[in-house]
Amino acid sequence: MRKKLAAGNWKMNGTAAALEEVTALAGAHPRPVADILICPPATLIDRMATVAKGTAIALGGQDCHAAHTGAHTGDIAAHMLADAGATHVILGHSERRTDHGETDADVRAKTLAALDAGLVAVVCVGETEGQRDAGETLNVIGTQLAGSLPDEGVTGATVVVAYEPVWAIGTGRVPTIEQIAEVHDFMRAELAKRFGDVAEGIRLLYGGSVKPANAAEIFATSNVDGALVGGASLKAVDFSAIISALEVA
Ligand SMILES: O=C[C@H](O)COP(=O)(O)O
Repeated sequence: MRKKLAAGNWKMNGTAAALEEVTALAGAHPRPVADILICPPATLIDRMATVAKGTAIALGGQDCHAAHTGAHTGDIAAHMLADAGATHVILGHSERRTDHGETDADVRAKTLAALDAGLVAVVCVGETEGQRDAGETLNVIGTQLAGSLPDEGVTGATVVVAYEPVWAIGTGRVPTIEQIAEVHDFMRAELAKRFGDVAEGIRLLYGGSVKPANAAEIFATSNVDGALVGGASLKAVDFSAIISALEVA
């Protein structure tokens, strides 16, 4: 039985004042049934770790470099995220793939670095609107999955996969339940082909305009084990409602 996961990706939002949202969220979910993860900007991880200490909230980075150390100005190594208090890291988000030209090979190298540092890798895949319109969705997802995940070290405890259709991110547009189910069932089958029984333990998250109002329906969908939430994770009241929907799904 896979434990549900509500993951919040704060993206490039939040300064010290936002730490009060974590306090409020922890207060609302003292003994959550689902796992709760917040991935703030790197500048907040250390301070958020202090606030989240003793609560059920885990913390993650939003990216890491594939190397352990070196001349990589502006980058952060996976073990540095762990040192700051992170237990997870989001990798291959479409905003990284688009804004920074990250390839599947880059994501795979970063995933290996994350696993090496003891972090859970939340690996993102998703098609653009053009790719969906062209009927390429499953091909794109299959290629991204194959290229972004390493051969070694992938288990239900080390890797989470997030399906985020690019056209649904921050747009208020959400795929139909049938479309979400089709991709999640496909991902489960692809993972099973490659990793065998281990695939059954790998959590698959949906991401893209998840809100309190649509969360319950999405969480009732086949092979959806939780969500990667952007905008609606910034305010405790919204994220809390999504977590509650997940816990009754
Ligand atoms: O990582 C989160 C996703 O990009 C979803 O963002 P959103 O919930 O603001 O659409």
